[in-house]
Amino acid sequence: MTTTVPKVFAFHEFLGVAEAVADHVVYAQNSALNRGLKEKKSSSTSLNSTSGMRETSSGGKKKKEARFKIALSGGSLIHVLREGLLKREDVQWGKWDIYFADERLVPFESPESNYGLAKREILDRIDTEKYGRPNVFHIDEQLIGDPQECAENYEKVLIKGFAGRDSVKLPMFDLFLLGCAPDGHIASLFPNFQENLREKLAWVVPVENAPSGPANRISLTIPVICHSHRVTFVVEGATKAPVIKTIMERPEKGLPSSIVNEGAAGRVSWFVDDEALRDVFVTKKKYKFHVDGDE
Ligand SMILES: O=C(O)[C@H](O)[C@@H](O)[C@H](O)[C@H](O)COP(=O)(O)O
Repeated sequence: MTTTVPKVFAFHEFLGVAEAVADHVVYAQNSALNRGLKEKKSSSTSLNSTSGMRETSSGGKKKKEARFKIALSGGSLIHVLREGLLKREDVQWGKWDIYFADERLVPFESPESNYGLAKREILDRIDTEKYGRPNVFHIDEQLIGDPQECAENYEKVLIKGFAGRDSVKLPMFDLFLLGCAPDGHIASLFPNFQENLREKLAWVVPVENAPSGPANRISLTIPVICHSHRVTFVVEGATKAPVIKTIMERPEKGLPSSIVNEGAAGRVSWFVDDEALRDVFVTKKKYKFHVDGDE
């Protein structure tokens, strides 16, 4: 039996999953902003297109500003983030560029919309006077009737945000947050949707006939996810125990979550509660702020 144990299983004697995830996110935010500052010092002329830098102008001079680029999935993750992040004082919301790992092609006001959920649960509740307002990059709601066009359009949004595709093979998110469904799908990349799972060139793919939830979706692709500085899974509850066992013990089954767990090895963290880990034998480590070997 092969066992793939990721770098970190996050546990803490005192912190709940929401608090531990929030610590991790803030750690990722701070490292990204520090990295951005260092890059700013070392390169005053050329824009490093994969980094979290944005150009702003003041008094005719262009200034580069460090940004934290994060991708959010939908589902329970959003509630975990709401619980963990909104009460913190050290989230620099005004420096965040928020993208979506995937989107269900429904109106934003639908309870099924990932952006809609994030907006209602988190974005509308940020004290923007105090913390600033994040940049939020969602799909074009006008295009929900056409998955292909919607995917192409969202790819253009990413290209713009990551400073052009010519110079950048892949965007590099500072943090890519994923949930994992009982069937092993992540973002909107489903098991057996081989074409999407094998996609090498596109950053965003259309998804039609999804086996659960809204049928039409778009999703960022495996190469984009795996290129991120950090990839973090948040998985809770007994319904996830079988899939966690499969991911950890049967990577050869090739679930989308396993592909990412392997593909981003060394940069992957898992925040999993006891119920979801019920069937897996792991040496539980106490919660750490960052993956081993990280800065
Ligand atoms: O739009 C989606 O379907 C989500 O992005 C999806 O990938 C989600 O993360 C998982 O289905 C887990 O969802 P739960 O955490 O709610 O089980």
